[in-house]
Amino acid sequence: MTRILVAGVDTSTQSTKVRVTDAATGELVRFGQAKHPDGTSCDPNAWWDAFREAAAQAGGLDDVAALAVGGQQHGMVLLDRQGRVVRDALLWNDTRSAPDAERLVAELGAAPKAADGSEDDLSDDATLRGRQRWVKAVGSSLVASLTITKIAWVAANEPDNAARVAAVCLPHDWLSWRIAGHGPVADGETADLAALFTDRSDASGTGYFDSAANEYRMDLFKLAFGRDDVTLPRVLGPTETGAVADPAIAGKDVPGGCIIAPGGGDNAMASLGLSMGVGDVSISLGTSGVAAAISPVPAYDMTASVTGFADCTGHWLPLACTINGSRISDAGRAALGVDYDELADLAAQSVPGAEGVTLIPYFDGERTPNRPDATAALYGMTLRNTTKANIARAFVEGLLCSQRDCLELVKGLGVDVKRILLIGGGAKSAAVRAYAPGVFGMDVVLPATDEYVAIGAARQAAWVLSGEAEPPAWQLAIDGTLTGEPTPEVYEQYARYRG
Ligand SMILES: Nc1ncnc2c1ncn2[C@@H]1O[C@H](COP(=O)(O)OP(=O)(O)O)[C@@H](O)[C@H]1O
Ligand SMILES: O=C(CO)[C@@H](O)[C@H](O)COP(=O)(O)O
Repeated sequence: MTRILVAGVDTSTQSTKVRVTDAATGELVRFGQAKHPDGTSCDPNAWWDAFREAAAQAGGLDDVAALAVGGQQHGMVLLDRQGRVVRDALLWNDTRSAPDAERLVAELGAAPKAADGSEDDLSDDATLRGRQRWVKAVGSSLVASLTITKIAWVAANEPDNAARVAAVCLPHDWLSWRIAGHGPVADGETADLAALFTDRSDASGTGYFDSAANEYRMDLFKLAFGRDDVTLPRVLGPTETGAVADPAIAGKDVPGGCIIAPGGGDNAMASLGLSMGVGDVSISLGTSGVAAAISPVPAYDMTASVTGFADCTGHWLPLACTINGSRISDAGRAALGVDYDELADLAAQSVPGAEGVTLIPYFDGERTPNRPDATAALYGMTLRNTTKANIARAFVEGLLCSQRDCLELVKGLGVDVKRILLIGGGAKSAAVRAYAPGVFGMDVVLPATDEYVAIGAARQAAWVLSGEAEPPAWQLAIDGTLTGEPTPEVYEQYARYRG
């Protein structure tokens, strides 16, 4: 029997990955990866070039029957009527719109609580009340990461660009649209913006989509952008087909061509790739650090710290996310002039708590906690304890403790954590593996090193292709379970300095 191939595409912050996969088993068949430019804003055309390069490295997509794109969430892609990008996309880790987030929070908080009792669960404090009203409206309070704050920033700071905007979409929507053969057209012509599509998981990270009602909140979009006469992508259900790929890009050798599935936000795609269920929490150490759990019901965190995103199966994916993820280790390596293994060797020469040296790792500002203007700091250094070993250990512990913060926030929603699954590029680090169970205070399951966003995208593609009610049952390969004595003193020391 000829095997059917599907492809999972992950257009993440640092690179695009293409995983050609056996639709029946999920087995890796071919793989390609190409880097993106560094920075917190990016010309989307760089993602297109990276996709083409990664697909070529993966041996091309001519024999692929379905594909889906998972992507970094929240990135604001603005298109004009000709389908040209209006300005560089502002990415999820760009914090320039922090004041716009606060302004939008204040706008919803200004009105007192409703007199009819329907808002008795809201705070008397206007700022917290504003955050809570956003949570009730779209599942999440606003921080600079969310798309709605970025369109507000453009409206306030770049009126000429804002006036040209005919459509707003996200990285995965835009790449899917390009793969379907759409793109910029000549002056005088109009691009097919109505062909843009997205899914619930990525739409739920915009700040203008209500994933419980499955509808855009155009009133909130207008509040931020000043107008609502723009095209937003159609929001597809988990198994709807978005388009058929341009045969020049994928599916040339497949009867009927290559189907493009809805795709989704990278965290939702990873949860599908890991076949997560209720009780599982993924901790992903990519550019971002993310603790995410599956919820069968919408999650509304009235403390406004956990974002209540949707997943890509029809459920929800409450998650807490840091702007500073695995790059904390990269910064440590650069400062100490060592590679990954040497960083781990140095850290192993230290002890839990690094003899008092603590890194609060908010290098690029932070969103969990919401400190967009923060920078990183090393605390507790004395002439005695300032050694390379302690600094290496403090970098690894700072990364893990920031993720423990996320884990605690997710637990605070009532999630009963039965299993932690550690993924992302940072999960390859021997030091992270060594100290994660101690800092998290429980065993950590280590799925086999692989690209789980791309696997989730491939699984969704196989699901749509199959026409079945459930996604294909692919076996999750596990490398092992990390164990270690809990080291609560490490997190306590971190929490003291974090404040
Ligand atoms: N061999 C390795 N050991 C430890 N960390 C690694 C290794 N390779 C990559 N990383 C980490 O993985 C990160 C990228 O992770 P990835 O999940 O690919 O990010 P993203 O999805 O955001 O593009 C890098 O910033 C780096 O810290
Ligand atoms: O902003 C979020 C989630 O809310 C991030 O998780 C982005 O989706 C980027 O993901 P990576 O590139 O780090 O995987």
